[in-house]
Amino acid sequence: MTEPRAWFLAGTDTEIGKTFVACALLHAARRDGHRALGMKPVAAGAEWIAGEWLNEDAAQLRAASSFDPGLDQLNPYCLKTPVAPHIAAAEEGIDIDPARIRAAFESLRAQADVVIVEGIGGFRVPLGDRYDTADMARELGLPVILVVGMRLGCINHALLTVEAIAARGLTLAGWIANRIDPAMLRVDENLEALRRRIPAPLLGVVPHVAGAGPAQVAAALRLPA
Ligand SMILES: Nc1ncnc2c1ncn2[C@@H]1O[C@H](COP(=O)(O)OP(=O)(O)OP(=O)(O)O)[C@@H](O)[C@H]1O
Ligand SMILES: C[C@H](N)[C@H](N)CCCCCC(=O)O
Ligand SMILES: [Mg+2]
Repeated sequence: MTEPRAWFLAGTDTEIGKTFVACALLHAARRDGHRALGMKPVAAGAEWIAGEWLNEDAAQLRAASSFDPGLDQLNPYCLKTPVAPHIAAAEEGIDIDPARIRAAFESLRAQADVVIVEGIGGFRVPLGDRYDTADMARELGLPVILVVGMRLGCINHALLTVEAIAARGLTLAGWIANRIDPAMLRVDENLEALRRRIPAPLLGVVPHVAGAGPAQVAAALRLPA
């Protein structure tokens, strides 16, 4: 088995398509013959379904993966309330432990050729008093793929995030433009503005596909070299 490859998927905000794009990347990796697993280390918002607390992102990542590694590894922290995770964790009396996330990630990496780790919200989300999602990417030692939700305002969010990724000493392996807003004006001009300013390859532009799933857009994407 070749050396497993893994990336941390960050986004310019919450609700901009990280899960959608993560699932499309998993389908693309499987298309290319790789055993691919998704991971959602920390999730906020869960429902009690068939005897387990299940977060929607974790469910989608599980469905897009080559096999089910078990939620304890795929989603070590499944917080119940759909709010900022440090608030949800405090309400549940939970301390999010980087070591537990690291152990779960290493277990997944040992079982797959490709692991896509989805953050939560944007790039810089607190997970406790002295630990945030950027720290999590560093602890896992992963290069970052940035998902840019293409809507008015995304240039600022994307360039600030690119700066923050560099400031944390992380490698930006590539970025993906996700057409979250089908009504966005001057999309090509916005893509060109980002392409000129983001020092990493554009790995694909994901169209807005009302009513279709991430598997249908896998062809638009490639994993970083
Ligand atoms: N390219 C697209 N075409 C159509 N629908 C999309 C696309 N990208 C995302 N969506 C939809 O937009 C919504 C938000 O996407 P998604 O859940 O992937 O965002 P997220 O960034 O992972 O959110 P969170 O921060 O809560 O994890 C979902 O309903 C998803 O199916
Ligand atoms: C609740 C939902 N699952 C979101 N992914 C959580 C987003 C947290 C954002 C925190 C913030 O930046 O204000
Ligand atoms: Mg998500």
